[in-house]
Amino acid sequence: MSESQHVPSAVALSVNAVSKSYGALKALDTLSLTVPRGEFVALLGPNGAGKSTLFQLLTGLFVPDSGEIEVAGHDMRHDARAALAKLGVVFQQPTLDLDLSVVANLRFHARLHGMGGVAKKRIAEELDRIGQAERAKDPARALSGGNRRKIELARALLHEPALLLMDEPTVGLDPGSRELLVDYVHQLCRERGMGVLWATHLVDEAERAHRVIVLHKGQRIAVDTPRALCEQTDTATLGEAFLVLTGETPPEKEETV
Ligand SMILES: Nc1ncnc2c1ncn2[C@@H]1O[C@H](COP(=O)(O)OP(=O)(O)OP(=O)(O)O)[C@@H](O)[C@H]1O
Repeated sequence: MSESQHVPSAVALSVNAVSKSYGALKALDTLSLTVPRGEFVALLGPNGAGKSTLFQLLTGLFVPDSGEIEVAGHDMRHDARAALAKLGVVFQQPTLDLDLSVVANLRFHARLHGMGGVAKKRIAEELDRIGQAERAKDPARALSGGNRRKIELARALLHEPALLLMDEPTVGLDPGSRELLVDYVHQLCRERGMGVLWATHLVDEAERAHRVIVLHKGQRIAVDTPRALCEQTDTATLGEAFLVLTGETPPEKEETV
């Protein structure tokens, strides 16, 4: 049985007043955010906003200087094993072993998660779902960039996480593959009731998010639906809203003042 004995939490991720500094630089400053199950939340921030730092804390690579992180109700500091078991991650940098076959990459992950006998079935299901079943025995190296990303996503989903973290996952993909990946993750979110936190600096990837969190210089400067962010900033597009919120007023607005 793969079901957890923990009572499922309706909140996939809770970040409460988390701070992290590198020397004098405060990369994250008392950041709080929530990702409910079934919601696609975009974490939108320019380079240097603190997205990667947050993901390092969420994946347990580092611990925050202060504040708490819970994944599906499990505290990352005191119950990291249970928290990490509920987490699926696709990193910005490719992490497949290119010399191994697709299925061997997935088996390795299944073993890390102690999946046992259910692994074979879950691997087959996820590969089938993304139309890559016939590529199972191919070396990962033989796949296109877009298909490698799909395999990384299938791998992240094997252990049926409550929270899916996507860290700038479209880096290096062509526009078509980018759009397909965003669509697929929206579909997963709906169908599996997973919470998704999608970090990006690309506004178009955040346009269909249930909520957008704007991160700037380590602080959450806005959180709302894309439409509400436009209303608040009196702008027509999320791109313009983002520029206004981060203090870079679009040229056409400046001219009309
Ligand atoms: N190991 C480190 N040592 C010192 N400063 C760091 C370190 N890692 C990140 N920083 C700084 O912390 C701030 C936040 O960086 P971070 O990489 O988290 O932002 P980001 O939003 O992910 O940006 P990018 O998309 O460029 O990676 C930046 O000013 C960065 O220079």
